[in-house]
Amino acid sequence: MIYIDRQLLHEVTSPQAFEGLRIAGRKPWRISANIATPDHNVPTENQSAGVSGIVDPVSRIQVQTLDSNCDDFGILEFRMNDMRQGIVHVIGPEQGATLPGMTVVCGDSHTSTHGAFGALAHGIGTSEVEHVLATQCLVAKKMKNMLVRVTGQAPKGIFAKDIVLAIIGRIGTAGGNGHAIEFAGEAIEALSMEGRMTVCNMAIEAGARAGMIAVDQTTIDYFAGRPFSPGHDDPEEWDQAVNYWRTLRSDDGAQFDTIVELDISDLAPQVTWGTSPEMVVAVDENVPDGTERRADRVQQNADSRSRALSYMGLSEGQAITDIQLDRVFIGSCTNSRIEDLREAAAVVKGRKVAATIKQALVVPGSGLVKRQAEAEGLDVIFREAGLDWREPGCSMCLAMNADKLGQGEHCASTSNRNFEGRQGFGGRTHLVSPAMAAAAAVFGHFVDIRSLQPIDPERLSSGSSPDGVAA
Ligand SMILES: CC(C)[C@H](C(=O)O)[C@@H](O)C(=O)O
Ligand code: SF4
Repeated sequence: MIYIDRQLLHEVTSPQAFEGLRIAGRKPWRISANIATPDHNVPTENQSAGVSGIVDPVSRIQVQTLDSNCDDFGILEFRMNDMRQGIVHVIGPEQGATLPGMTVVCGDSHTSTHGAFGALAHGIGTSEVEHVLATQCLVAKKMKNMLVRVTGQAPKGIFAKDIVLAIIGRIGTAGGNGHAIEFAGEAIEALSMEGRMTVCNMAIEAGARAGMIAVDQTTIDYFAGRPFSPGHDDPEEWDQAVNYWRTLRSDDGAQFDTIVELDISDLAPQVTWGTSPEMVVAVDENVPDGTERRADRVQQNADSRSRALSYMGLSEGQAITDIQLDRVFIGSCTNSRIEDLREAAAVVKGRKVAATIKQALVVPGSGLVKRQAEAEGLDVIFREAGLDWREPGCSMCLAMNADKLGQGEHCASTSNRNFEGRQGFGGRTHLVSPAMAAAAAVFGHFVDIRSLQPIDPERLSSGSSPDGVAA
């Protein structure tokens, strides 16, 4: 039985939990341990119109229900036109509401994101959401331990997203079953907190229940001065917290049930070609034909491979760079933080979205990320390049709001799932890093960002259209 320090709530998995409390005549056991925000059903345009401005009636009711439940039970909620609103896994850490050493739950599988801070964080079902509301406790089964040690220095054009996609490509979507994964090694230590969140976010796509990264100075620095961080009125409280946080590391010589090693020194940008995150190759490779056997890649059976190829409308041996794209989505709890937006903006700056791209969405993960991006002028860079700068939410990560793929459309997406229909009925998702998605928007197909040339301001002012790829 574990005590839960923090529960995050969103509109999709909480209504029946609140209803259960009501029916049983219960109150939340520790109201202040809960923080709520709507994210899945919010539109990414006209948010200032508030919940009554949501056009789709199902989405409107869903968000209204969260609002009224939070009112009724006294739970802090960041509502649609609150600057602090955003994707639940972006706002928790951003507010300092997720802290090292905490047990964190949410009725959402990507709660593993919060493990990046040395927290034990995992998704739960709606009946467990109710249980945590009522008792603040949860029955937990001991997980197996997996160590994923990532060594080497990230080469140019390689980001946290490529690292985690490569890990999943190697161990498969069942590779982490029953485990909590600790990501460690010099390449993980070199990541910012944003990058570490991207990695832990996708631990669940490797089958693991939780992902974790040990606390270090990067973790501690992240929390200085955040609204829910300790020590606002008492510097001693901060010091005490930091002293405790520093203990949150695996013991030297700790035993793991499973150990995986990955050297990223030669890693190339990753792109998924199929309907599972493990169906991934490097951008300079081809759609696999099923004959190759590689130690660094899990093998799919012939049936799932051919089903995936037919759904994706791709053929064996086709070059990844030949895949023509219809839409681009930069956002989701995997890649919608400020660093992700900076990486995408750096690629599109001074370039234009290809005429064949119907839509290129950039959706910040929270109102505060949006404000920061605008303060840095990133919104202007995106708009000038022809991308669509939106308001925070899950957006096109999953088709629960107005942002969707059309049937048969290919999308370069920075999200975490490429399942059939995930981004809209018949939609075809390719998971990539923000920089790869941004480059795909400019060229209309995947390109190897390692060969992108910096934009030359001289060429821009002479009016020529910059392509930026080395011959
Ligand atoms: C809607 C929610 C329950 C779901 C999840 O648990 O992950 C969603 O966030 C997703 O990414 O598929
Ligand atoms: S952004 Fe996508 S993965 Fe993350 S919580 Fe929303 S729907 Fe789930």
